Amino acid sequence: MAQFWKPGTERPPLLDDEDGGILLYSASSSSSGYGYVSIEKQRQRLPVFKYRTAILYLVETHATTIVVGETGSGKTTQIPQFLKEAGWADGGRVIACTQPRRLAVQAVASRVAEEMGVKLGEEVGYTIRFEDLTDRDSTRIKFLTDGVLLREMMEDPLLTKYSVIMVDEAHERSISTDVLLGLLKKIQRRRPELRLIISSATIEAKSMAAFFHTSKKRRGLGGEDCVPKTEPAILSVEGRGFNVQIFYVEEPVSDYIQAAVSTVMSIHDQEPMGDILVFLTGQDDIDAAVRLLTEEAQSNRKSSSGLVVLPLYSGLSRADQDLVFSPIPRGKRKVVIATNIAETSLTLEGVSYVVDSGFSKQRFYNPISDIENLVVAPISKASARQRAGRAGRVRPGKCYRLYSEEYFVKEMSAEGIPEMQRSNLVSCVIQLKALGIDNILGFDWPASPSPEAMIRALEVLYSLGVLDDDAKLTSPAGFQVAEIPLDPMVSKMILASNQLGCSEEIITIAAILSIQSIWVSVRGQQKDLDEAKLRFAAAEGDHVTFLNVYKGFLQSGKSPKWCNKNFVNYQAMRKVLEIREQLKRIAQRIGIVLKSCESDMQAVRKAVTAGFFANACNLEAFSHNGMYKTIRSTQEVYIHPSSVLFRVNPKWVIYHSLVSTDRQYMRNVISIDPSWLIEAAPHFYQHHQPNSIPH
Ligand SMILES: Nc1ncnc2c1ncn2[C@@H]1O[C@H](COP(=O)(O)OP(=O)(O)OP(=O)(O)O)[C@@H](O)[C@H]1O
Repeated sequence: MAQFWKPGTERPPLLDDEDGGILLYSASSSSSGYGYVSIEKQRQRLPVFKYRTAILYLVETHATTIVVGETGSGKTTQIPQFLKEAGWADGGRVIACTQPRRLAVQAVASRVAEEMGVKLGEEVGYTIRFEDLTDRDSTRIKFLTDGVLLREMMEDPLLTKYSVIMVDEAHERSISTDVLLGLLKKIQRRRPELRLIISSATIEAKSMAAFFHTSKKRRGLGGEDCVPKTEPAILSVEGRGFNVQIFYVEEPVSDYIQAAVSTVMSIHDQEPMGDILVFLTGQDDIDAAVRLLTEEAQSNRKSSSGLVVLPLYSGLSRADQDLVFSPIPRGKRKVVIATNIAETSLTLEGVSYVVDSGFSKQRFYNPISDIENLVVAPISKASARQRAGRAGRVRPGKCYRLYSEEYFVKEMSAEGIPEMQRSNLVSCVIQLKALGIDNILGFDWPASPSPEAMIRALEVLYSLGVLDDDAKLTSPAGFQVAEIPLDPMVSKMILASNQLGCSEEIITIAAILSIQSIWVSVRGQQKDLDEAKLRFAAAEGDHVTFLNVYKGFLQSGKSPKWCNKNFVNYQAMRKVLEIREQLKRIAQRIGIVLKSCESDMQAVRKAVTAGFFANACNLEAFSHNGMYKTIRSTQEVYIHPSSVLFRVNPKWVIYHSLVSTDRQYMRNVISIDPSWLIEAAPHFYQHHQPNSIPH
């Protein structure tokens, strides 16, 4: 490893770790052999502790406080507790702290409950999509995703029960965070007593302060005495957790999965005990790395026998995700291979080493072609620092970056592009509409989306029958679609299944489509996987194939063995069952009758068309290489080799999503009859290509 790695000079240690890791930790019980002396002592040594009085003073006197601090300085876990201790949750009020990711919400809430010595779900609780662990009467500190807080606004537009709302990890600039910030700014004008804290490791504090600085007169609900200063305060928390030593590769690596696996093996061979967290991009990469490490373990028993390798991505069931927090046998080393869901706010106690591939999967949307791609793209410096920050949280750590220092310094961008500016805005627009924001184009955003993207979103929602001619939500369809916390195209498909009598099947399809893949991805075993897929393949396409897999899984008694034999990802299927149950409950709540169409797959295909007509494509006449053109923008697209329709090339298809590599590939494809398009969306198709679809 010594020749391969070059120590980096990104930053000197800020906080001395002379007593950390040695005095505080004794070799006793926890997952990696460290046990803590006292939680209270740990709290007091966090950098943010010294700023307690300053934070409380600023929150008292300013409507908005922006807290900037290094990762691990204690912002997320401590500030809500300071506020509670200072009385901000008295009189039945609640302190909210939002996170962009579900996993972080759960993890941070459990930690804070533990620190306060209370049962999770009582004084400290959390809410994420489909799961509410709070108590209406007793919860005083509530962690939730920013998306859930937006949904709460539908019932209580001024969020009256909250005294302070802390928007954490604002630097991530997820769409929901940006929408939330815009709406909170509006709410502040009506509720001067509401306090906001915007917290982040790397946020551009000044531009955020400028966004919240408003000279407009507030129309308060409370008395004049509670009017705080409108100019936001900025507080910089100096200091961070333990030192993290950074290493870079000397030469760029050509295969980051292989490089990550070799780095893990080298750490395991040469470094003292401590768990390893590896950042890759998605389920495929992660499954491949898990498999490679398992193979290594088999071929080289001595060096890798002490490894416990665990994947971590959003498509895993809750129980499988929880494994990364569970203790492992003494003397073993945990290796967690994760997407960027582990990038912020998460403390995996035993982790001392981070391996950063330098990539993540990101959405990119082109409003001109109206095409959104999920692509593997380089991360920003802000993300790289967050990743490194996952080591050094409870003891000093090391971070191995699979890119050169020169690349980090000279080429890596400082911050990522806000998701708002690189995404399809359909979900965001419907949410604003549901909140009664009529003038979407004039909405005050922290980072403005392109007007083209907005107009495209309005157009799609109009064609889905969700908005009327005045761009207001239609009744009941628009309100029902807004009620389902999924992409409006999926929600529309579910609504249509009610009339078509196939809601059971469509809910299964929606659950499967909401995870990345139900197949096990295997390097070098592609042929076996293809053969396994053929056992379930349906001539209609991937959606119907999914139904066959789901049926087989149920008939096997949900057997892991059956999954293994058929190259089906058992963990993914467990997640499908979980999501399916949740979707069933929501569907019933909005009046959908659960009904199976048995073998009538035409009903299923029509329901898919009702939601996804905008993704229809036509095979080019005389095309020898399977080239399709999208109807709405005549883009060249091809069926992805993973689809059961690859090389079958039906004349008309609808895809679920596009991936971009050397070409634009359609993933999850179903064949349709073009006349259904006109039935499903007459306005849309008349507008787009009046002559290309046979009537
Ligand atoms: N589950 C946990 N187990 C052990 N220690 C924890 C746990 N959660 C937090 N901590 C300790 O509290 C510290 C501060 O965590 P916190 O999440 O509040 O930091 P932060 O400033 O919000 O950083 P980030 O933005 O990186 O999450 C961690 O570095 C760690 O020392």
